[in-house]
Parts: sequence; structure tokens; C-alpha cells
Amino acid sequence: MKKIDHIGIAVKSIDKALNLYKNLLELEVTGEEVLEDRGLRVVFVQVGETRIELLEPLNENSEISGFLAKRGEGIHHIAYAVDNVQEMINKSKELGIKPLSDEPKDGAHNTKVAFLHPKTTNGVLTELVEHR
Ligand SMILES: CC[C@@H](C(=O)O)C(=O)SCCNC(=O)CCNC(=O)[C@H](O)C(C)(C)COP(=O)(O)OP(=O)(O)OC[C@H]1O[C@@H](n2cnc3c(N)ncnc32)[C@H](O)[C@@H]1OP(=O)(O)O
Ligand SMILES: [Co+2]
Repeated sequence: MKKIDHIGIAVKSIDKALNLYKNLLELEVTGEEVLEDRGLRVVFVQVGETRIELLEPLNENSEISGFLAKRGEGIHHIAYAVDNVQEMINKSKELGIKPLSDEPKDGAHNTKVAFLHPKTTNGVLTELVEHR
């Protein structure tokens, strides 16, 4: 475990959200990606050693649409950089923490990721990220 890789924030419009991160805070916008399979547009904002991951739904079936409908915009998940996601999935099961998949999936920017169910992580959706 090295650091907080990113904090995911669910927003309705990334372009509107950048008014804060770009225009006011003058942070560097480091990357934009469209993940069709997740129904997401993603933009990263660099903050020192970590990043804010802005998540915008492409459609009503996106991975964050339920969250936005139920809770509105806000912090969606915290992601930790790990050396080996598969090992962390296995270890989490041993510890009674529920991974949302048995194997890593593709994340943004050439990463392997896994999520831990918020009901088993003190109400915080937790992501594990391995950079390839
Ligand atoms: C960009 C790619 C990638 C990266 O590289 O970084 C990403 O970050 S993708 C980010 C979006 N993708 C995901 O979040 C995938 C994993 N998430 C899920 O599979 C689901 O969202 C979920 C966590 C399993 C919840 O889905 P579901 O069970 O269908 O929703 P419910 O509304 O029924 O929620 C059940 C329960 O959990 C609470 N909940 C839901 N989301 C969150 C959250 N983000 N943080 C905290 N708690 C959450 C929800 O409130 C429900 O609780 P109760 O209301 O008490 O029943
Ligand atoms: Co993320």
C-alpha cells in the first residue's frame, strides 16, 4: 500500500465541476477517458501526489447513475494504490471484507482495479488500484 491513488467524485457534469478544480483551484487536469462499458466519462485532476477522479454518467445505466439518483453529487469512493490487486482480493475475503468481483477489472488509464462493498468497509466504497 503506497498512497491514496484517487478520490472518486460523482458529478452530473464534469465541465461544470471543472469551474472549481480548474478555474478556482488552478489544478492540473491530467487525463480524460470515456469508459463505454462502465457508462462513464472520467477526468483526473492532479492534487500533489494524489488525484481527484471526476465521474460523469454517459447514460442512465452507468455505474454511478444509481448513486446520483439516490444520494446526489458527492464523494463516491476512495482508491488505494496497491502492488497486486488479486492478492488484495484474496486477502480481503480471508478478513471478511467483501470484494465486488473475484478478479480485477480494467480501470481508467491502464490500471487493474477491484472494489470492496461499502457495507463491509464502514460505509465507504473502497477501490484497489494496480498500475500496470
Ligand atoms: C473509472 C473507472 C474506475 C477507476 O479506474 O477508478 C472507477 O472508479 S469506476 C467507479 C464506478 N464504479 C463502481 O462503483 C463499481 C463498483 N460499484 C458497484 O458495484 C455498486 O455501485 C455497489 C457499490 C455494489 C452498489 O450498488 P447497488 O447495490 O446496486 O446499489 P444500492 O443503491 O442498492 O446500494 C446498496 C447499499 O450500498 C450503499 N452504497 C451504494 N453506493 C455507495 C457508495 N458509493 N458509497 C457508500 N455507500 C454506497 C447504498 O446506499 C446502499 O445502502 P443502504 O441505502 O443502506 O441500503
Ligand atoms: Co476510481
